[in-house]
Amino acid sequence: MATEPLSQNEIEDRLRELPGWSVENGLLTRTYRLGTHFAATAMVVHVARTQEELNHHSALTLGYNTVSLAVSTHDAGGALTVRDFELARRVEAFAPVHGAA
Ligand SMILES: C[C@H](O)[C@H](O)[C@H]1CNC2=NC(N)=NC(=O)C2=N1
Repeated sequence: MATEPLSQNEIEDRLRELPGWSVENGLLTRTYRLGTHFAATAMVVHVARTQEELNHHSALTLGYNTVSLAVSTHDAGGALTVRDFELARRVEAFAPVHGAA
């Protein structure tokens, strides 16, 4: 998949489609809150499998009942690319299955 850096307008356009996601310190970021620690842990496994499928990996953090992702594209020097937003879209699509908000 392309690794050209997205422009600010392209980033803003894509963020509008991803409520809850934001750019923090240059990283596409989201924290999900789940009902239990175990539900959060199960979601981490699901995210990890998706990241392997996409060959695109976030900094993935498990809290007591939260799952946080922060991602940019290393191959683009840390810029945001379509690969980051594809990961976000995939996770956003299955997050409700885990009861994530
Ligand atoms: C060699 C391997 O395909 C690359 O390093 C992949 C792995 N996962 C990755 N993850 C992220 N976030 N950015 C990358 O550029 C990237 N590249």
